[in-house]
Amino acid sequence: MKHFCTTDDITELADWLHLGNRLRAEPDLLAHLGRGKTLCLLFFNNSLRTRLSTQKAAQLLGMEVMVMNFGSEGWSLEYTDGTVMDQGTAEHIREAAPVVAQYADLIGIRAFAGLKDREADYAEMVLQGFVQHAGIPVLNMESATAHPLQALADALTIEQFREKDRPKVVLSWAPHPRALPQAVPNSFAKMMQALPVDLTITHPEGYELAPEFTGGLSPEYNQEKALEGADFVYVKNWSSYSDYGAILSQDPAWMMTAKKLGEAQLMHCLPVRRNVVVADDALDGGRSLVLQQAANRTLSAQLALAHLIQSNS
Ligand SMILES: NCCC[C@H](NC(=O)CCC(=O)O)C(=O)O
Ligand SMILES: NC(=O)OP(=O)(O)O
Repeated sequence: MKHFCTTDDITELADWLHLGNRLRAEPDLLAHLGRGKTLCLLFFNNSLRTRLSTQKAAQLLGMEVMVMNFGSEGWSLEYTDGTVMDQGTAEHIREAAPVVAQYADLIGIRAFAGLKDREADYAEMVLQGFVQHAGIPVLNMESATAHPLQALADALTIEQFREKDRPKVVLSWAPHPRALPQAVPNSFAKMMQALPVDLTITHPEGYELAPEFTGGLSPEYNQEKALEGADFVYVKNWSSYSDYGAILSQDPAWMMTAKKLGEAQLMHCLPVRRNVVVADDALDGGRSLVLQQAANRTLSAQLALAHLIQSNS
């Protein structure tokens, strides 16, 4: 069975990008593909874009959609085998996942990193729990370590707006008041290695991402140097991977501004904290692609759902 868990599940990127462009021009191109199928979306964390764009994508494919805010309304789930469940968890993944699968043909899961236990997060306990026990295809809507729907939308956005055959793309860390997961930068870094771009990653020391996602690319710790000649600047906060989940810096000098951006085009997955992560002048200055990225989320969800339907039929 095929699932959509990481960017590695994008089988032929060039074909997917090509189909994405066709879907942008003709959103109901695959209107009959999902007819008679039901998609159940389970959210263990908040969402705006993922929730609405995935529903919209499913509707464009002719599917029925059920959505549940599992974090606040579902039973708290147990994932470990053999546990005596006399504490906080009320239901085991061994029942919950196959129960959902009886009502749906595909399951979408959003479950962020807990940022306390690196091993559990990087083992993708929640997402893989559903993969293992649901018996139907699973769509990752941002898991502990990966956000492939976002990374695919980002690739579509770079393809759409690049002015050079081989643009320079800079992934630039920015400060944030809360500890955030590495899922978005992990998948973005991985995706950029599959595109004809030159990737530079810049962040303060201690924020190195897991090498399995960066392909061993060394970071440039000097942001100013990293930004020289950039065509696209992707701004994102994340917490430390090595000192797992820690906030090591809140230095406002790392915030992205219109001056630092120069001629480059600005990207961020959203939601973005204005004047902490990105300054108003960069977001409002006419070089921002953040709304186009969000628009491309419908395309990335259509592509992933179409792939799951076709490859599992
Ligand atoms: N899916 C897009 C990003 C989701 C999440 N951001 C957040 O939780 C930010 C919330 C805040 O700003 O409080 C992240 O970084 O992975
Ligand atoms: N970019 C993104 O995934 O947004 P949401 O968290 O609002 O779904």
